[in-house]
Amino acid sequence: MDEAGDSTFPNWPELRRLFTYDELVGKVLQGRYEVVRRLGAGGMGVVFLARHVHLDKLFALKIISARYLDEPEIGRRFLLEAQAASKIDHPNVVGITDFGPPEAGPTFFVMEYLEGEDLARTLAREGPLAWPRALHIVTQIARALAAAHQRGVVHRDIKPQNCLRVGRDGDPDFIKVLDFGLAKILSGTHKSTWTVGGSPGYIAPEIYRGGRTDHRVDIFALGVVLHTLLLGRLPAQAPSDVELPPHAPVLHTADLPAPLRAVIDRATAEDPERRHPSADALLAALADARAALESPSVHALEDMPDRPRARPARRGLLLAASLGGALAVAAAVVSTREASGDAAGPTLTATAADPAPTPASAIARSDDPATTAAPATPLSPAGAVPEGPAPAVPIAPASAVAPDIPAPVESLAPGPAGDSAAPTPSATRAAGPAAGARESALTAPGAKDMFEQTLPKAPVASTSHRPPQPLAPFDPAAARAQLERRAADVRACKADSSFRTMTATVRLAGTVTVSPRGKATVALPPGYDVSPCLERLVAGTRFRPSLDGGEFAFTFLL
Ligand SMILES: Nc1ncnc2c1ncn2[C@@H]1O[C@H](COP(=O)(O)OP(=O)(O)OP(=O)(O)O)[C@@H](O)[C@H]1O
Repeated sequence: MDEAGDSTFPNWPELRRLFTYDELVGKVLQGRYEVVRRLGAGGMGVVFLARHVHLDKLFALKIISARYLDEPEIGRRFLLEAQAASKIDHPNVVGITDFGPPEAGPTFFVMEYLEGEDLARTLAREGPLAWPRALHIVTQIARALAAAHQRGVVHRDIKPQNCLRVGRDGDPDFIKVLDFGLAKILSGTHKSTWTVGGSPGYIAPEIYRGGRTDHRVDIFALGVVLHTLLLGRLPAQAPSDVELPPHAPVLHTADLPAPLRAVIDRATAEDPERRHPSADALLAALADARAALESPSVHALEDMPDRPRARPARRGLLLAASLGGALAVAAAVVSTREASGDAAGPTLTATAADPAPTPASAIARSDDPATTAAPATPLSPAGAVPEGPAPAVPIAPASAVAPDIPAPVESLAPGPAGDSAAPTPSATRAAGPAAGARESALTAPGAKDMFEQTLPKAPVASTSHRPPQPLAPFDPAAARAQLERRAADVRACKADSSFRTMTATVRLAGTVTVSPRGKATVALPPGYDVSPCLERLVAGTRFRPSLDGGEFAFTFLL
């Protein structure tokens, strides 16, 4: 049987009209690949799910885009792509198993079929990832690149869309790098002048300049991917430029721990000579960053040369969420202490923009001072806040503050932290119609001082017997105050989490739901290993029974 005959394949003129190749569904290509359905389309081709009729196994089949049918050179490159990728035998690289030569119809190649979600979709769904997860993912991509570069293959289009998360051996974040669509087999000189392709934001500057390029374009792109995974946006994008999921934290470059910033800054250096020289070197840097972040002596690394200096105030890692339309972001952050060493209380700092300078890099960072109109206005003396761990301020025992008794109605008066700060642009984005619903903040240092001013005065305990009180409606202010009193437990959760190495105050916003019987649960942004501890903390807090139960937004300050 002629595998390319009309019985199994539409004729060429017909194909030219079929830009999308939808007619292929149900057809059998080359006598063995039954096209099941279309999976999607990219710049170079259309991807179909196909069943190998002899093996009864599913594959992904990528057919060159119909717009290139008249361009044999592109077809040749397309095959080159398949051949190059098939040489990379690595668990983190999608396997290429077969291809269809152009003389037998439109060029296509066959890949292992992967069920999963690409990183762009994960980011759109979940928002920025916690650093252990981001490092785990980027490390796998770097391994894939190391294997490819060893075989002279440069990907040239590393971006979240080309990295698929597939579950493997219990790891939901096992990565397969797809689409070596712009890869080119390097010549013996390992230099290329092929300058087409790439995705905006991930393209190394030397590609734009049309100069010679090599494997370091992939190092650059992977540095951008790391930034994107950690902050939810490209380095050149401002927080307000991107639509993050409602619960997503809003972070700035300067919020990243120094070891991570160092990796990103080096990988994305404008001059390829200043980048990590190889994927293996990048892997080593990623391992070092992980070790530094996991080490209790991480703070010693804060003097690394590429750490921003001369910050007007220590910025907290701002993790915020908009939940149920309630105000999600209080733009105040708690500075750790003042230069004088006076650790008496927290300092509020307006955070309209990130004030921290970032080391020279190829990328104009949107939250850098160089590209940001107005620096933050410190409410504390500029430059007065040194870097360093937050001083421990003992929190008074609960009995010394207020017992777990619902507050009087007037305690709904605004609290000090959430209300005194000006919202950031991202806060404005995140704030919903119910923005007036107060988001409360649980401070670490100085929490007692801060909250005692507005905590409801507890009714004086009486030993005399009183008739049972009828159930009152749910009082969110009282419930919030109860959680605010558990600051020490919240800090203990931080100490057990990957946030323990961060000296900045981490704000994690969630929604607490309390049942009429006083049992509570909390919904937190996904992906943070501190969440189970906070969930236990909330579940273990006894709230006063009420008529109806209710919910309130709550920000844990870690
Ligand atoms: N091996 C595969 N298994 C399952 N789905 C795949 C596979 N390869 C590609 N896909 C899916 O097919 C769609 C098109 O992929 P393709 O790589 O052609 O496009 P792209 O990466 O979005 O764009 P471009 O090629 O322009 O970078 C995507 O949704 C992708 O996830």
